[in-house]
Amino acid sequence: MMGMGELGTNIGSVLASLMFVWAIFKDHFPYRLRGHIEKYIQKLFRFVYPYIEITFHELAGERLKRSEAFSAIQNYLSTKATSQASRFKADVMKESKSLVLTMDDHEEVPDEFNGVKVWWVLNKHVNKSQSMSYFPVSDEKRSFKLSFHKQHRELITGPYIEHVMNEGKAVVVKNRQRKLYSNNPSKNWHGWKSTKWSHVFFEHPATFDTLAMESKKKEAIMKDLKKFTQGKEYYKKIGKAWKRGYLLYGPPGTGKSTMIAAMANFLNYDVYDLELTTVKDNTELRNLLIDTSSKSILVIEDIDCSLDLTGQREKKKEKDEDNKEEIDPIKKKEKEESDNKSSKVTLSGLLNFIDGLWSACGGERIIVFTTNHVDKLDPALIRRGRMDKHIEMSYCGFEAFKVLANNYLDIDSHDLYGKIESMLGETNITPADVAENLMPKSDEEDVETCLNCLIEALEEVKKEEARKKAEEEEARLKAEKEEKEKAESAQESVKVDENSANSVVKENGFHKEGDAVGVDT
Ligand SMILES: Nc1ncnc2c1ncn2[C@@H]1O[C@H](COP(=O)(O)OP(=O)(O)OP(=O)(O)O)[C@@H](O)[C@H]1O
Ligand SMILES: [Mg+2]
Repeated sequence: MMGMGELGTNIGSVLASLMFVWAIFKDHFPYRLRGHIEKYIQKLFRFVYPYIEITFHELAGERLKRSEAFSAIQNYLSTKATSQASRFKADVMKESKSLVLTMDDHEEVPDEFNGVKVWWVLNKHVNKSQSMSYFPVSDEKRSFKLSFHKQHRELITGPYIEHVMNEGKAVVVKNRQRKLYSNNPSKNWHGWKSTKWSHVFFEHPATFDTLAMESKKKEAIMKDLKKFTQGKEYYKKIGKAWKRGYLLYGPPGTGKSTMIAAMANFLNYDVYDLELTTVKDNTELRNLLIDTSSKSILVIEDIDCSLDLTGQREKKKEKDEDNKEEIDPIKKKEKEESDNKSSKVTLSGLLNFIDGLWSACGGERIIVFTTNHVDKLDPALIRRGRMDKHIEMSYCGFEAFKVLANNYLDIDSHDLYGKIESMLGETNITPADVAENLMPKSDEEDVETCLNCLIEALEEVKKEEARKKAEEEEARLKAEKEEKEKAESAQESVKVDENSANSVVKENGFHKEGDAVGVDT
């Protein structure tokens, strides 16, 4: 089939000849007639060339910023160009992991939408003249030209362009290098090129496949996340902000941080790691949260250690101490200084932003809180709606062990599995400890050595647990004994008191009797 380029060339050469002839003879025509003739030439042009062309320039706006539409089209066409074009430009993305091919300059790429054919060409225009300008101006001006038959104007300018933009943006999300952001202290927020968040590329290798956890629980979490990402319309329908909160709780080393990395990799989201202790007040917190993008996970680790988040109880205790310190002026000053340095972020501030602010700035955000002590948190903070899903990260069970053994030793089964299973049932060992024992420490260590190493560690943990239990039992018995002794000695003293009281009564009685005797006598 004839390409748009060929067709254009043929029609173009006919029209060019026509224009050439007209340019030679136009001066011989009276001025009034010239206007009429030009109008008819235009009509003829439109008749002979029934195509519409739309140009999308790369640099647009007053400051010549790169146009979003241009980038979206470029990304959209990168998926088409691979199968349609014959000349490409190559670019390496994601640290040499994937090659992205884009169409070369002046290459034509056809596309089809609802059975309608369109053609894209990337044009490049080099500007010869140099100018001095405050804003950097590129000498090279690139633009995409979209051509299609005029009878499809509605379809192409409406749904097709929208489709190109959406697909283009999706390609960006897929190809982008994800980032791990951490908040900067606010004293660095001002000045040239300052940012509230600094980032590094997010390269954590954890995935749900490598996460040691019961498979049922793991699947439920993955389904939950998937449902969330597909829920744009649903959240709109029920009138809720498109966000979801997760609370991960469990002892240290049970994989809370690993789970967050697996979530980010699963969803292809950026991660914002919010260190609350460096946030001075609620205003700063709001500014930080506004500055996050959608398709991201906001992480607040160890929430129980993050200052005043647990609510009013801590404050009350502090106040009692304050009263004592007010008497000592040196202590008072020290306290004021440390108060200024420390964060004044409050529980209510955080909750307000999560509930309100994000509802306003729209979508697709996940917030994950982690804690080692779920019982320390204020129930208001972790109620459903704020922390929608509570996930307990527990000690290593046999199923979790099998995942780790597969990760670290590439095995599915072994003779020692039976023993390990029964030992795991009796002890509390974290996945982090299991992982450390399963990891070969030298080339000489084979599977059996590593499994035996784990068994030894389990025996050690078991002994330690037994020792602790015995200690606790001993302490309990001691406390009981002390309690009993106390009670006995209390009883004893009551008895002594009673006896001495009796003897006083007796003595008094005797005197009375004596008195009586005396009276009698
Ligand atoms: N469930 C798990 N699956 C796979 N690896 C795990 C798991 N739990 C722990 N690990 C391993 O142990 C290391 C420590 O785990 P991680 O940092 O995720 O624990 P954590 O629960 O966040 O601990 P903390 O409460 O101290 O922050 C990880 O680097 C990982 O290699
Ligand atoms: Mg952690």
